Amino acid sequence: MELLTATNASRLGIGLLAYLVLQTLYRLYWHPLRRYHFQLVKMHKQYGPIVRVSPNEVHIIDPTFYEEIYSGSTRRRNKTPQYGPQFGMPDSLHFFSKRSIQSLSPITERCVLKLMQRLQEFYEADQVVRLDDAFAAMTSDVITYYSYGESQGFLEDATFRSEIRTLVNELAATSHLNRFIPVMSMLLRRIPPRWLAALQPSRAATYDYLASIYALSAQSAVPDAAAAETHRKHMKHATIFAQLSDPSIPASERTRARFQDEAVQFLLAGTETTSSILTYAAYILGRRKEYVERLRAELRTVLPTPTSTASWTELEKLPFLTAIITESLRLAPPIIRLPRVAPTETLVYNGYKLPPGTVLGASAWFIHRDPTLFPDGDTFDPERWLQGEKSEHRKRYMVAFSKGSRGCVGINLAYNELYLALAYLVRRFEFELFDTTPEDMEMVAETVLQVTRRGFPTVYARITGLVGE
Ligand code: HEM
Repeated sequence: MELLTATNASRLGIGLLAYLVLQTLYRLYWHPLRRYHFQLVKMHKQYGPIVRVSPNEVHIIDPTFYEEIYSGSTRRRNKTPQYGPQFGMPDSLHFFSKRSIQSLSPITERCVLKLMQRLQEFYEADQVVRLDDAFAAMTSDVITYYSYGESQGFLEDATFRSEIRTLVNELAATSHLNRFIPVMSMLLRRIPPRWLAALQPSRAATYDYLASIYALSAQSAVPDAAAAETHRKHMKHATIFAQLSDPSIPASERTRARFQDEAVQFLLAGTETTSSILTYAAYILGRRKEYVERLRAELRTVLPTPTSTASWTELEKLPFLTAIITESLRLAPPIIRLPRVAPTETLVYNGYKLPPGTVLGASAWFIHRDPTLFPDGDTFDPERWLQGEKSEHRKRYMVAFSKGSRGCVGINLAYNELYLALAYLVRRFEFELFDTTPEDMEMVAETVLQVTRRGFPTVYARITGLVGE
């Protein structure tokens, strides 16, 4: 047999390289799974509740199987490396318990009141406001306060400056790449932001912001127990990072890399999610004046004047407000794809054996539209949540925050923000949508988050009046 010559070997090498580049480009830009969600819709229509989306991944839309995939701490479930750090929150982190968030609620309320003041300024100046930017500024100020002990002034900015939104967008946009090249996610997390800024000067401001967040988080990553204790005592209040640097957490989990990952995770998970639900709810209320009237009448029972304040506990008891929030979470769950792996367990669905290590998924978008639970599932209908036992049964299948050991740690904070912001907005202001149509709100693609034709769900509005008593 003829030996491989040096020339042939280099041709082969070049050919192989070209093949890999072309394959990567194809997968990134033309492969049908780029619009993964829409492909899933088609596949489930054709093949039923379980479909195989890649050699090692299945997607199951049967609501009764959801808790098998996203199960609690006794049955171990891992995230896949493409979707963020592998470790969960330390058990000792009580920061996000309901009681803790209730006691810290004045921080959220301060940011919500600042938002109201800004909306009043838009009203007085007769200016159109981009509500999604305003809500994202609020959630950004809340999460930076909870993380580091001070808000970073996003709400103060004339146009609600948006380093976090841009960063979230950048990171979410790499999610597609990460699916095909899992190591990419880890590499991107380790590249110093100043290198990224040098590579992409037009995005320097975003990477500078990332560097500043890394620096803030690193201040908390003090592996020495005594130093960590001193540091913790000097934090202004029990911030997330002060708790993560608690000496009771093993030093191996208090590394700089861990803190950087958490910093990004909290910014990603804690801002665009809550603000997109507020944006969606405001969009619905902008179109349905009858809902606004009914909600305002209910709000008057705990907010007697437009500038009254109420506690989260009081607001949570209001059925119609709760119905509007729950229905928004049902129809517009912000996070689309959340695979899990059962590392040691074989799961069985409808006779199909799913061996340990299989990547399993069940997107909230499908569960929330299951026709047996939510008839006419594409329609916004708050009445679904006002039907006693029937509604209680449906609530068990609400999975916008996912479930199990790796479900949302920030669920209480999210509800705290949703209740306060929506209640104060509706009690104080009349508003109308501006240049925002149903087509603008439709999902056209997905990264990890929903993407519309205008990028993030975008809602413009005019504050047309202050509500009388
Ligand atoms: C309406 C608002 C929110 C929704 C719908 C939501 C939804 C979710 C979902 C579905 C997950 C699981 C992601 C996965 O499986 O990969 C998750 C995880 C997470 N969320 Fe939220 N979230 C919201 C608000 C927040 C807030 C305000 C915070 C702030 C602290 C937060 C912090 C987190 C964190 C840190 C994780 C990762 C947990 C882990 O990996 O163990 N989320 N969220």
